[in-house]
Amino acid sequence: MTQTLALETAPQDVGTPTLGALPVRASGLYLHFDGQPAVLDGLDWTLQPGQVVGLLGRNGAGKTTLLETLLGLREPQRGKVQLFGQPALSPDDALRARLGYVPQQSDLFDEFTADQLLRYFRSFYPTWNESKVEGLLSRWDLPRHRAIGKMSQGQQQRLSIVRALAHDPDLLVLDEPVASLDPAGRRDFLRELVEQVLDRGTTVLFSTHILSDLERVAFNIAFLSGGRIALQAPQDELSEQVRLLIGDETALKAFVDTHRGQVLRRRAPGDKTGVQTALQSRWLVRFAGDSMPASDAQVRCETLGLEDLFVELTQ
Ligand SMILES: Nc1ncnc2c1ncn2[C@@H]1O[C@H](COP(=O)(O)OP(=O)(O)OP(=O)(O)O)[C@@H](O)[C@H]1O
Repeated sequence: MTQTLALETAPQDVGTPTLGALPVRASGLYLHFDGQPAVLDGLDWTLQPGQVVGLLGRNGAGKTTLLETLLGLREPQRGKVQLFGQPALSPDDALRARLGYVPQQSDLFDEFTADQLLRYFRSFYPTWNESKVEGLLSRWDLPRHRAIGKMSQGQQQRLSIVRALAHDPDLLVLDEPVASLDPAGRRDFLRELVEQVLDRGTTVLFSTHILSDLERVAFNIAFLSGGRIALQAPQDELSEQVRLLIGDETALKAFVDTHRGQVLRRRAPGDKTGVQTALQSRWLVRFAGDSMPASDAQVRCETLGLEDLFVELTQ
């Protein structure tokens, strides 16, 4: 059996939810591990009800640390998190009942079968949705009577998702939920997420490295870089509004001032971008106006796909 997380201490009594409060409100989060630089460095973030947010960041950027901190499973050195208006670090039973979590490392009991595991959790949650569980188990073709420790990684990951969805949570947090899933499994998972949001208005936050999955659905995308959320926007807005400007520093400054852009990231000549070294300054800029600026004699203005945007923003 692997680690047992706080969310497994399941609720006995579900009270009235805090109406109108934001699902997640984090302010001033600062966290470092012993002797290491900060992983979260003054991070502020809110999630609106019904938002589906894909969290992107490089390996080691702090996605897992952030998700655990948001859920109250890890205490930051500074700052605080509120979930539905309550402190994440001291959730009551009613709040726990509103949260669903799929951790990166499987936290299922290896010696249980799927049926035994789900029966165990069902006894804790008054909002357990048996017909949803039945539907998912059969659609996702999960073996009910095999010990979890003998299931494949992908089957365990699917079961972990079923468990997190089973009590119809209002906030669903998933840490790389599709890492072990095959393409069909990833498509099933995305469909399930969309249905969950359409049916119930669930707020969903999940980290992933698979950009093509995000590109298929018009999710909000958030980039974690330098210990903060460097940028968050719906995907179509990102491609409409964000441009890479290349030129010399003075020309870039004049261009940004004229078109009233917001500089997201500046790179000087000589900085590495991916495998290349920038010869001129490269600025990543967001323009909010109706008409997007175009290249001129001094400044090259490029649109970016999600992958290029990821590299420019997070490297
Ligand atoms: N328990 C710990 N003790 C010490 N350092 C840690 C611990 N957990 C994480 N770290 C460090 O904190 C940083 C952020 O790790 P984290 O797992 O949050 O990143 P991540 O963005 O989820 O990475 P990945 O995409 O590789 O899963 C890394 O440098 C990692 O080595």
